[in-house]
Amino acid sequence: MTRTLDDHPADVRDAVARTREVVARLHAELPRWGLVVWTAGNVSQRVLVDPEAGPGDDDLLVIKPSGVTYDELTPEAMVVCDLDGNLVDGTRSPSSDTAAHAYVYRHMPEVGGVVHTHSTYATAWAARAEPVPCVLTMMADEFGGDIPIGPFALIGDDSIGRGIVETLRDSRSPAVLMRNHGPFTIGPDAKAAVKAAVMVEEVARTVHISRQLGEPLPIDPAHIDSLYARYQHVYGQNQEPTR
Ligand SMILES: O=C(CO)[C@@H](O)[C@@H](O)COP(=O)(O)O
Repeated sequence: MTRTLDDHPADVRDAVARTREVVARLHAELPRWGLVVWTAGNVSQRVLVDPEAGPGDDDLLVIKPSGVTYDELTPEAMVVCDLDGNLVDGTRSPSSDTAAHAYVYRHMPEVGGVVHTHSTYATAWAARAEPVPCVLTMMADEFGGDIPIGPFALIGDDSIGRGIVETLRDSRSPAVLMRNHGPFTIGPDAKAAVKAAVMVEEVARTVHISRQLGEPLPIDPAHIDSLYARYQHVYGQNQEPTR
């Protein structure tokens, strides 16, 4: 029996309201960074129903309604689903990729945000099913290596989600290029997944351009490890400012 939002306690309802604000605001980042045309992209975030227990199969997700243009995506327009993809709250049908997002949340508890786009350069690499080689320090920073290719999968059931999980479960990359389809990205929250979507498009474009000039040079795997460790743990505000 699918529960409605009213069946959840006030703290969960409050968390859903906050997540609706976050996910609505992050959808605006997709056209802002040139990652989508029309409605061809979506963002979701997990809502913990028992924060003390941590992520679980009873969690919820907030995602956009299917086929609605980004200028109409207000917090109230966001749709709430359980991790089986059942509608919990909302007036419109959830994104057509909801099953994929939900599968990732069920099988990767560390994931709090999922993004899907058809951004041009990343999708061009997906069409050729070639991993983007780690030839930029920016790739080592964000992806920890090559950006992997996931299997061809039709939309509408768990196939895409299964392909994402099988590809990313043992990878440092927060992005997978699903063959003939396009990028899916993950993160501890939706903002991190949106960042990965921005970065995967940027490096896919740069490596493509480099390839037009010649063969890009590889980076020593030990250097990739060192760059990844620094960026993930020191970069930005993770360090004491020197005085
Ligand atoms: O690729 C597809 C459809 O084939 C979807 O990812 C894309 O159109 C976005 O769909 P939604 O508007 O989120 O249902």
